[in-house]
Amino acid sequence: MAAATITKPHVLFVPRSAQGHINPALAFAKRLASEGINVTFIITTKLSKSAKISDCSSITIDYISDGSEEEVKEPKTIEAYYKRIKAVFSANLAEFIQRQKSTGSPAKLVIYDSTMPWVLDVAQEWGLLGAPFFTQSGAVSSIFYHLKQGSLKFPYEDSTVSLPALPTLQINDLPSLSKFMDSNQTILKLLADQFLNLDRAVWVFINTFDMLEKEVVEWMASRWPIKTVGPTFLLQQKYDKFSNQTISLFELKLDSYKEWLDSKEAGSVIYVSFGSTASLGKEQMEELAFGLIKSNCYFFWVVRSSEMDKLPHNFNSEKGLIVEWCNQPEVLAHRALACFISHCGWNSTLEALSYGVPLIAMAQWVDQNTNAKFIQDVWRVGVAIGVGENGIIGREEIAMCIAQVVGGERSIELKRNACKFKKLANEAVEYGGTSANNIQDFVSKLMS
Ligand SMILES: O=c1ccn([C@@H]2O[C@H](COP(=O)(O)OP(=O)(O)O[C@H]3O[C@H](CO)[C@@H](O)[C@H](O)[C@H]3O)[C@@H](O)[C@H]2O)c(=O)[nH]1
Repeated sequence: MAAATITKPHVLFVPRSAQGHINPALAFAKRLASEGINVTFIITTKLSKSAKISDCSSITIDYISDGSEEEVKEPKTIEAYYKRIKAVFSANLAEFIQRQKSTGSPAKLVIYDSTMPWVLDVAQEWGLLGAPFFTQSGAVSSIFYHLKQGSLKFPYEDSTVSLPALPTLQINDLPSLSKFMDSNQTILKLLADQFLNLDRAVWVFINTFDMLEKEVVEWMASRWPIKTVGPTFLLQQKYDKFSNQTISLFELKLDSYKEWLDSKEAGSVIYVSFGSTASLGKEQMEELAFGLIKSNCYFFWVVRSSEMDKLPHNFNSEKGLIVEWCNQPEVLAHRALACFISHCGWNSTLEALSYGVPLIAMAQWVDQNTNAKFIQDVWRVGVAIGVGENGIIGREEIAMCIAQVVGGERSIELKRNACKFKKLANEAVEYGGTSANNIQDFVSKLMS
């Protein structure tokens, strides 16, 4: 008797075109591929022209246009811009799905970035299942739900806010949105609409782990088919050490930074990075530069090429190393690290926690304020030095915070807590851990 052919299920991944969204989605996609799932990872045609793609052999990368690569006149408003992207991408995705149906391996499920809920409509229209992937924390996700429901209003009205399964939050702890607000509140709608059609999603994936956000995850799980799968970058590392930047919008110049780090004593270097999009003002960059010098510590600072001209004129410090981009997980894992001055993007936050590195939070916008609140007051793994949208944080304050976190009175407690979360994050993705189990459960349902 001929052996039955087992058809591998096929999953399409549709991430948002930004480094902070691609990284966790790609790690998740590669993890599914390692379970025998056929994965196609879709990026936009525009992104495919600038991104450096490497080490993605376990999955298929494909391209769909969202119209942004064409030299057409840019839409006048931010609302018109998003509308155009949605219309062009939806039409092209529908075509892509149709084309795929005629192949021997049509997709069964689309996993899409939660900020693109219209992908679920396209998927369902063509008979596919859909599941959003949230790349922000559970706490932040739930805040956007309350904004969607109207149980929390923007502009925020009260000085403190009490929401289910969250600590009491001050206005400054809530996602900061005013910087982006147009008269139609486009960005607010985009973020709140993550909950637009969630009742039709077959699974809801979040890049977090249960022990980090237990209460809010339970609260969400009582409403939606939540599956925590994070930290996804750790999932990937179990298979693929430090190769998580395989679709990179930035050039990784290895320079001699590894050698530089290797030459430093354990726990002696401050790592500074503001992720892939945040941009400090010139004055703030200068204060940070002189704050670092004042701290008298070694520092390793990622300044993207677009930000370089904001450094003080002829800035040079024998204790500092400035690079344009690095392999951040690899740097955070280095024994030389003492702490991380971060904008608190969710990936950076998870990466720091997963390596037990205490944080100095300099949140810039949207979800970062809420992440900073949790870093300082809930997980107690760092100190927050500002959420201000306009205020400048001075060099004295920066140096003072560094002194507190590196060797100061609180440093032992912060390091102890950070190490606790390192253990919990790793346990979550190990065999039998909550994120690992959620993935196994999902994979076996998908295979059945
Ligand atoms: O030199 C560097 C600097 C950063 N990274 C990586 O780039 C990613 C940055 O992500 P994140 O820390 O989340 O920051 P953003 O790029 O700012 O991410 C956007 O997306 C996140 C997820 O939704 C949000 O939490 C942020 O607020 C939003 O700005 C991380 O994986 C880092 O490891 C590098 O590999 N090398």
